[in-house]
Amino acid sequence: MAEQWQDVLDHAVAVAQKAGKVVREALQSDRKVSTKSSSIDLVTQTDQKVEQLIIQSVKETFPAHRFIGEESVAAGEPCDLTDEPTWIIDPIDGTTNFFPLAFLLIMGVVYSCLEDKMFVARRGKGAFCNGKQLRVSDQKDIHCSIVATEFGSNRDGGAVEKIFSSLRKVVCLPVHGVRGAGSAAINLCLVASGCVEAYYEIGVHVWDVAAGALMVTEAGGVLMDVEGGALDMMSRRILAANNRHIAEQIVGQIQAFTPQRDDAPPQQQ
Ligand SMILES: O=P(O)(O)O[C@H]1[C@H](O)[C@@H](O)[C@H](O)[C@@H](O)[C@@H]1O
Ligand SMILES: [Mg+2]
Ligand SMILES: [Mg+2]
Repeated sequence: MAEQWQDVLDHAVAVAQKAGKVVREALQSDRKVSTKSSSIDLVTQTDQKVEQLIIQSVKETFPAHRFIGEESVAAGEPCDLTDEPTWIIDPIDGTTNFFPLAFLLIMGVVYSCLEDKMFVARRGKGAFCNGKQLRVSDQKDIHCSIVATEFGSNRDGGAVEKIFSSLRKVVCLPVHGVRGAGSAAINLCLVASGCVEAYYEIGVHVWDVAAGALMVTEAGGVLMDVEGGALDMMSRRILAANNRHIAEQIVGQIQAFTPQRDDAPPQQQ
């Protein structure tokens, strides 16, 4: 008998490849950019087209499955994570070339379509890039560590102050360097691959991080809230690191704030 969920993972990888082709083609033509929550929260027709392509394809094969998709939520669909089999989809994450999918947080797929790198993780079975097993860095010294982060799309003055202040404190620990791939999913894959020791961000959404978070734990890393408690996928805050020691030193530098949760009820007009 085929292993449980293997058909779902195979489908996720196949649809990621199909979507990657659409994204690569669109890079030559699609320049129609619209805004969502703010002037720097952008969406293109390709984001919407790719999300629909994935949802249609999954529905045909697994009609009972549910979805949390970035563009569907932006269009008013609920962001409810229940015990039903649920696909969490970010059709394009970051600079128009990354593509994360998570299924009920037991498997994750991130396809970096320009590099043709397919990252796949399954709970309890490891994380892989193009078939090669991933392992986090074994660095234990924060001063020799590289930390990834992003500014995100929040331009509220108080939040920006805290983001800069946290970054200044992290830089001055000192750490060896700071990076940002422009994609939460890829930053998490960089932690899982051992290319950076840690990644933190406040303001991300569940679809930005669900797939990459599994990549990190399956590669031997840790996840927590930016204030050190347990990670809450809907809280829009994440810290991932190669080990707890590195994570806790970063926690000590972060000035946290609390964005509106992904699962908050819709705001009254
Ligand atoms: O909106 P996309 O490009 O799917 O996701 C990105 C967020 O918008 C941005 O705020 C965040 O910094 C980035 O990490 C994330 O991938
Ligand atoms: Mg995203
Ligand atoms: Mg996106």
